[in-house]
Amino acid sequence: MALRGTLGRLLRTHLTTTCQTRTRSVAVLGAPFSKGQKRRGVERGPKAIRDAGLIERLSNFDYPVHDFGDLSFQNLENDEPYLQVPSPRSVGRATNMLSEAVSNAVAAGHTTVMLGGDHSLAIGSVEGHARQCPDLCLIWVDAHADINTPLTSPSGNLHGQSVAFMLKELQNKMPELPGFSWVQPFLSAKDLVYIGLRDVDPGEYDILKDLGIQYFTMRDIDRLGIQRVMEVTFDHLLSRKQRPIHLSFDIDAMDPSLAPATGTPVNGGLTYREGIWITEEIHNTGLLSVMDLVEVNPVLGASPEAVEMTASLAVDVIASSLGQSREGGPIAQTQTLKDDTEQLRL
Ligand SMILES: NC(=[NH2+])NCCC[C@H](N)C(=O)O
Ligand SMILES: [Mn+2]
Ligand SMILES: [Mn+2]
Repeated sequence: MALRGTLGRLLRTHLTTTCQTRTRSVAVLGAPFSKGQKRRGVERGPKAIRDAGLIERLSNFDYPVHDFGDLSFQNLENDEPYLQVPSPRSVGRATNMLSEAVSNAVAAGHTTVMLGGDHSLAIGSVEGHARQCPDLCLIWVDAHADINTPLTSPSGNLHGQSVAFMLKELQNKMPELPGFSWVQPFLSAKDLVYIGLRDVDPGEYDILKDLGIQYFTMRDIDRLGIQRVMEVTFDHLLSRKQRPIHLSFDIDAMDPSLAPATGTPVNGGLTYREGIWITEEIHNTGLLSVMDLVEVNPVLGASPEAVEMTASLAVDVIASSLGQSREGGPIAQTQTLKDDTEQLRL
């Protein structure tokens, strides 16, 4: 039902102002956290991405960049596994903190960039975003679907389960995990699109099919081409109405030859140009509101060059999401030069 009266008007004004998505300023938020999986080192991702020149790169853009530094996550003693899931209380606490921080950054009007850390953090960043912008849609770029429940997960790792915490349709398949009482499912399966999948567990495959989730595997990208994949993605998510986009970008979506320093690499990933095409097209919608860049693990690079390559790819992906263009011209003005109809490119 349409909202009427003063409350409805107030709410609509609130949503269109805080969730207006054209970039006016950028907030960068580091989340040095690794307990959603078992390999240490991914908590150093934010530093590696900053060391690769993120803030300098963004300072070329013509809007202000606020670096809010890194959140600090305390160590929890006695965080026993629950249903084979390691560190549930630590992940629950960290994602809750991150949710607050992202929610505040979005409310302050910033286009927000979250630097991980492992992908369990997306539970917090997407939830915090959705608190301000309940009609957001989610584009998940990843080799993995991260939609296991604690009962289907082969590893127990929460970074492979993030999406299951978000989806309303999975509510009755989710056992109550210690540390997660703060989060209620908030996203519908139709508001999510995956790009880049190539390592999907059997239980995940069943969920994707049962819920009719729109997804593009690497095989689909080979068949359709990345340009068509993005057209169908926006058609699926935005054809009814314009709404804020949350981009959750796992660096392992990229081919391991380009992004070797990550915990769960899978061969046959996105090329550099496919990765950049995805982010340019998302920028061109004018609707990007929050993005995550996760799973850069500087400890896992075979050499300093491998780490540097992975981190500077992360910088390129972020810069391109925020308007860095291959076409020349003033950076970050592309979207103001386009009229609304052209922006959606449907
Ligand atoms: N965010 C990631 N890198 N996730 C990898 C998940 C791997 C596997 N599907 C699991 O559940 O454990
Ligand atoms: Mn992944
Ligand atoms: Mn992931």
